[in-house]
Amino acid sequence: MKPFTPEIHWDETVISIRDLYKSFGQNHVLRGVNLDLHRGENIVVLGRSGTGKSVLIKIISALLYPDSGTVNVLGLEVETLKHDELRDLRLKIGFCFQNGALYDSMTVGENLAFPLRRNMPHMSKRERDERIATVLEAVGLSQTINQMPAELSGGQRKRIGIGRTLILRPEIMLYDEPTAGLDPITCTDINNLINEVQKRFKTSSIIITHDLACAKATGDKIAVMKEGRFIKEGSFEEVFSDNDELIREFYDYNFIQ
Ligand SMILES: Nc1ncnc2c1ncn2[C@@H]1O[C@H](COP(=O)(O)OP(=O)(O)OP(=O)(O)O)[C@@H](O)[C@H]1O
Repeated sequence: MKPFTPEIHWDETVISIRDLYKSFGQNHVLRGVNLDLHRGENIVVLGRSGTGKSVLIKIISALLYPDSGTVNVLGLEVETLKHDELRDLRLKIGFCFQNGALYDSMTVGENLAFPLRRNMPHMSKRERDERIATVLEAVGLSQTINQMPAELSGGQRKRIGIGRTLILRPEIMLYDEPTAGLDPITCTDINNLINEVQKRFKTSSIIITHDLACAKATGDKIAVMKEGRFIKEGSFEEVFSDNDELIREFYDYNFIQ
């Protein structure tokens, strides 16, 4: 259960998806997806491997285009945006990759400075250093600033990866399997961090996972994806309280208290 009640603005939608379809040849991946993410909300997209979760978040960030349907992000129809408009929108969307996507040849501090240098070239060194310090403190790893990624544990790399995404102060966070490959205690730390980020940076997030413990700890709403569409949505308790066989099957696939 989440340790705090987030401030969700139910009257404000930051992502709105309608009737989304996407196929690759004969592989019909998304088959009528509808979703609303409200400001301040964490939605967990839960589904087994290959159900189309990653394709969905790639479409949201315009890394892929849908065959039909609409995606509105922060009031903009993504498909209609010109190159510059898309670049500006992408700065407001933080994409947390599964592997943290750190540059191995740079220190932690340099990894965090990189997106600032590239996207905010006029920012002063002092301001950059302050941002890096704030983010490192937020992810609980201030002491690692001069370390190389190879010297960090898997959990620390995930934290720095989240920090690197946060450094541009995105309004929306997209987490792709944030707990994949971590032991249960480190998973709990990452879940807590996702909630901390939501609270402190007032982000709205989509968290894609097949980890039920992660879903339970971080999701204000859970949306279960199966065969390219959402088959069930609601709070964790609402989604998992009935005896729907598909859901039970999924529930039994994880171990959770
Ligand atoms: N660029 C692409 N070209 C062709 N097929 C693709 C492409 N991207 C994804 N797919 C296919 O779309 C389907 C869904 O993939 P996706 O990565 O979204 O699954 P997922 O639910 O995120 O799974 P996992 O939990 O394993 O990451 C798969 O069958 C995959 O092979």
